[in-house]
Order: sequence, then C-alpha cells, then structure tokens
Amino acid sequence: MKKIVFVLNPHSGKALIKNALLKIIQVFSEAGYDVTVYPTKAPLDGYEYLKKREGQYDVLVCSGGDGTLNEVVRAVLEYQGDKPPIGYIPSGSTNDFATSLNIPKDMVRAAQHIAAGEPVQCDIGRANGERSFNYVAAFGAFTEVSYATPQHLKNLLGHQAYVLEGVKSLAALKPYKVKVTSNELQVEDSFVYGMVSNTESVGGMRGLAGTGVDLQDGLFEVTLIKEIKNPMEVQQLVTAFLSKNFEKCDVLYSFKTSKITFESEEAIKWTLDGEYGGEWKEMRLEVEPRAIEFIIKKRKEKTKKLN
Ligand SMILES: Nc1ncnc2c1ncn2[C@@H]1O[C@H](COP(=O)(O)OP(=O)(O)OP(=O)(O)O)[C@@H](O)[C@H]1O
Repeated sequence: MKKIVFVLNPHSGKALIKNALLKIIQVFSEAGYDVTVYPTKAPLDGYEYLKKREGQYDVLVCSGGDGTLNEVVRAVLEYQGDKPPIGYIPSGSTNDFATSLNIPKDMVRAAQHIAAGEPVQCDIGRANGERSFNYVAAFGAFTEVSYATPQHLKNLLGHQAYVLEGVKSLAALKPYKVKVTSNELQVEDSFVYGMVSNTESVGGMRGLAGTGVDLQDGLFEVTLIKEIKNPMEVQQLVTAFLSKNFEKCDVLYSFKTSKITFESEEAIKWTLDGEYGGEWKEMRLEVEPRAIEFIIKKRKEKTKKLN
C-alpha cells in the first residue's frame, strides 16, 4: 500500500482546514493510500518532521501557506535518496504559488486533484547557496508586507492586507544603491524594489513579473524598479503594470535569468516566499532546474505547457 503523509499548519489562513480535514483524509484513503496526518506545532516543525522521515512516504502532501510549503520543499531538497512528489493544499492568505500551479482554492478539490494527479517537475531557487525558495525572492517596497503583517491581520484582511500595506510603503519608498550582476544585465543604480520570481502571481496580483512565465524553464523572472523621481515616472510604472508591457518603461528592468547577484554597501532585508529572508550586503540567487516534483491535476494543456 502506498504511503501518503499529510502535514498541515492548523493555524494557517483562517484555519479552514478543520472543516475539510476528514474529507481530505477520505479522498486519499479511497485513492488507496495509507494516510498519516501530522499537524505542525511551531515554525520549522514540518521541516524537521519530514527531514527525519526520509524514505518513509511515497507522497508528501502539505496544507498551509507559502511558509509551510517552503518547509516541505526544503526537507525534500535535503533528502539524499529519492525525492518524493509534493502535493499542496493551499490554506494561507494569498497562496501565490498555488495560483501559478492552478491548484483550486477549495481544499477537498485540491486533494482530489492530488489523488488523481501526476507529478510535474518545477524549478526551485537557492539564496546564497543555502535557503531555498519556491517562487519569489525580493527586497524593497512591498516586501516588508508579508512578514510584517501579523497573522490575525492576514486572516482578517486576506489578500487586501498585502495591498494596503503595499500602498502604505509606496509613500515611503527607500532607494537602495545596488550593483546587479547577471549574464543578461550588469548595472549599478538606485532601486526601490527588486524581485526574482517563478510565479504568475505575487502578493495576490497577477502579471507583476511579466508574461511568459514557465515554472520549469530553468529561468526566473527578474523585475527591478529604479528610484522614482517624478510623477511622470509613477505614471509610466502604473501603465507598465496595467498593460503588462515593460519594454517602454525607463524605471523598470524586466528579464529572465538563471543566476543573479545583488551587492550593496548597506545590508538589505530580503523576503523569500513571503517570509523574512535575512539582511544581506550580497545576495546570490540561483535557479536549480526541475529540482522538485509537484503533483497537479492531469490536464492536457497544462501537461503540454509544463513538459
Ligand atoms: N502550529 C504552528 N504554530 C505557529 N507557527 C506555525 C505552526 N505551524 C507552522 N508554523 C509557521 O508559521 C509560518 C506561516 O505559516 P503558513 O505559511 O503556513 O501560513 P500563513 O502565514 O497563513 O500563509 P501565507 O504565508 O500564505 O500568508 C510558517 O513559517 C510556518 O512554519
């Protein structure tokens, strides 16, 4: 009998998991799995639990927000032997990455997709050779948002919390002098925002990272916003984001890369998958191509697009 473990953060999002838990277990059981359920007790508990149990499960399913998913991926990346596929049942406040994987918001449906789904390979990011990130590493405006927003506020406002905080931080944009080095671009300038991502949606907003996002092309999208000096530049930026056409915007760089370094004289705070990622004077971001398998619903066009 194949073994599935279901690791869940009981407090994530609005704790909706409690209404769906029994049905989710039934879905996996009826699909022929021997099911183990593990509710996490604290940050890093999910990571440690799975790390210690390498080789014991055929499929790892997790439910929570981006932070919980990040822990599960991190454990699997550290496995020495086979890396089991990961199923994700989102229950966080924004769930950007789930949107990119076309995972339904309804938890029981998400479980059904996993039970009948297939694994697809996905690129993963690595920050300064250590911490992994699934879909976004960023600094500057907006990035304080997710780790500075308390859980109860996130639960209350959901995705609006991000937008509200984002607008607030727009009023106090602090530029950072940064040297950016990649094969595609070498530049030294003042930036208010920098993002390296592998997702169609960031902070609940689609299109921020440009178009043509492919989760397994070995490339992440880079979006850099320069210091904004006048109202015309603000307008340019708004137009670029609304039209999703970044080419004519002088205050923005948008390109794809597999490796990029950010260097600055002062330490800059980073966020990795919406969680605090530390303060760094040098941040090296690298793509690990197709490092993880996610189980998603079998779908002709999706399979075509991803493979
Ligand atoms: N039982 C727990 N108590 C406290 N924190 C936990 C617990 N289980 C997990 N965590 C930690 O809480 C952090 C946030 O959890 P998670 O990402 O699952 O939910 P969220 O914050 O609601 O979602 P999102 O990040 O999408 O808004 C994670 O870093 C996770 O490790």
